[in-house]
Amino acid sequence: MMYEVVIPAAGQGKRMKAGVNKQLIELQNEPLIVRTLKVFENDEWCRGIIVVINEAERTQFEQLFSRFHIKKITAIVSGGKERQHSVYNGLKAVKNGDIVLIHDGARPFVTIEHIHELVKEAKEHGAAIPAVRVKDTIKKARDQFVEETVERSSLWAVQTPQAFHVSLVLRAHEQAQKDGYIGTDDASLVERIGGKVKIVEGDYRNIKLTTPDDLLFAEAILSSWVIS
Ligand SMILES: Nc1ccn([C@@H]2O[C@H](COP(=O)(O)OP(=O)(O)OP(=O)(O)O)[C@@H](O)[C@H]2O)c(=O)n1
Ligand SMILES: C[C@](O)(CO)[C@H](O)COP(=O)(O)O
Repeated sequence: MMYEVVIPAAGQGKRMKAGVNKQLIELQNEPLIVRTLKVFENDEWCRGIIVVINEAERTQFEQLFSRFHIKKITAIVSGGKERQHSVYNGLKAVKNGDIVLIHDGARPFVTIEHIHELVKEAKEHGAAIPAVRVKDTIKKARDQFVEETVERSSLWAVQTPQAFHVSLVLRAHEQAQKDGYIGTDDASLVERIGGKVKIVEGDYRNIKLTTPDDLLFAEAILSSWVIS
């Protein structure tokens, strides 16, 4: 079951406060983006990788891809203002009209096992996303005073890769673009055009490196992988 993957890596990484694109930060001597790309490079189901970058960083990224022998890249396209715009630019470069995955450049710990489960579910249902059950008690608040404690049993924290039939996710992005709607993930765009989205139970270690604390978690995950 083959698929293509779009990897948005054109963000500013403001919350990471690293002074450089967070995807260039090294984790045990390997840049974050390289770790993410290698998962797909090593997956035999992946027929092509489309990377979305900031134009100003093109040379830097191209050098990394060649230094770390990433061979499955079929296109390197320019990002947009929001993640959603970057993903849309990437989707327009998809060549094969079956299944596409969309995966954050800043999530290096996804496993091939999870990817395959998502591809199978997307093939059957049109859209599939990985998510983990929310463990904390969630409160809705205004001006830092609690309004409501939200029922937790139906809450999931959503990750990537998100897997879709190409035509469905393209239609969802086109409609969002037309309506001026911005969502925080791609599945939400499919939901708003009436598409069904299947949840696949994910892994708490599939973190997105967002703030400096996440670098500590990333080092811990990497160390535990070496030991186990
Ligand atoms: N205009 C954008 C914004 C984000 N991304 C990418 O989307 C992924 C998830 O975004 P996030 O972690 O929120 O990254 P940033 O937007 O870079 O972070 P911040 O909001 O802290 O600036 C990242 O791999 C990021 O590079 C992108 O390609 N284009
Ligand atoms: C799709 C996503 O990974 C959902 O968790 C997304 O990248 C989230 O980005 P955010 O800017 O941290 O909401």
